[in-house]
Amino acid sequence: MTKPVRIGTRRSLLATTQAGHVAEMVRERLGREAVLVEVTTEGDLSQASGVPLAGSSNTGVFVGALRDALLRGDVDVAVHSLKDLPTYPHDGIALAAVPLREDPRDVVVARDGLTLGELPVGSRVGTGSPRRVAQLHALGLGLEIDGIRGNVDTRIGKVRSGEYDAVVLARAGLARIGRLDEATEVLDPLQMLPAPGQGALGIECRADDADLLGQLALLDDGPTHAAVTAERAVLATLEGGCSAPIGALAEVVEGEDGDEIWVRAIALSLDGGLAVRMSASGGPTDAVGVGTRLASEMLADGAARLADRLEDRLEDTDKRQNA
Ligand SMILES: NCc1[nH]cc(CCC(=O)O)c1CC(=O)O
Repeated sequence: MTKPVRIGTRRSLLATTQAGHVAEMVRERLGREAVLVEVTTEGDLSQASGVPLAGSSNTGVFVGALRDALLRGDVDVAVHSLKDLPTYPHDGIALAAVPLREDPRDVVVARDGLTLGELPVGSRVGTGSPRRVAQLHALGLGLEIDGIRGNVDTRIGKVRSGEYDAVVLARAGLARIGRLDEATEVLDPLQMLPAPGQGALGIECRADDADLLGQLALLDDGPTHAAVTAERAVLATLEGGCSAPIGALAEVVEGEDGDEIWVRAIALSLDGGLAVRMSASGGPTDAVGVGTRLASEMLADGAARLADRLEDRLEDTDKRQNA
């Protein structure tokens, strides 16, 4: 008998559900037993204490403790929401598989079944994500956007209690915990491009665990892996040249001469007043190249100056207000 695969996960309902899904795939496709091992992360502790966590989606606060457990040998596999994984590689750790992803779009959960467009001017919308804040402002609906903390359940509860008129969440998160019926609108990517990797899982193992690496490859979905690779290449390149909020979405589609990868991306000022939006396509085997070229073009076309230009605008506003 081989030993069960120990799958490391954060403790939240969403995380354990996602890890449970991976355990199921390990049993079915690898024919091996799997057990979940809960690991407390810095991000969870901070969330519980209510201390604000700046830039939590990109700095990997939810990721570190899981990777430490992996490197210590406490677990064999770590399951992450791919959008929470930093773009740079981690020594000794390999991204072994990216399974078929859920619908990557964002959803609105609003009071009284409302859509964003139906919310009255001045409605209070909760989101802590700069990407969502900026794109919500860019819609020009006069919504008041306020930071919000806590897990998916807590956020929905704040709409129920009337503290917020609406919140914006990843559709995938709601779907995974069986709460999709709470969504009152699915946002079109034309209005709200998701975070790079949104809706996908990243399955990591130790880079020197060759047997497991080979087995986990059975859980990989090629088109999803190519799409998130392109999205993360966009993010990695834009991060190098600007600190603006970023959205990106890629898809592998059947073209006339075989598969093609399509990528669209946006970088915007936090106030949503300025945006650089572009798309690119190419071969799915060149996902990194397509994403990198797209982001370089965006930087050359003004994404690199978004932060400066935002400061100029704020200065102009001050002058107007003082006049
Ligand atoms: N930011 C936290 C986070 N990380 C992954 C998900 C949901 C699942 C996913 O996007 O893959 C969420 C919640 C949300 O953004 O609503």
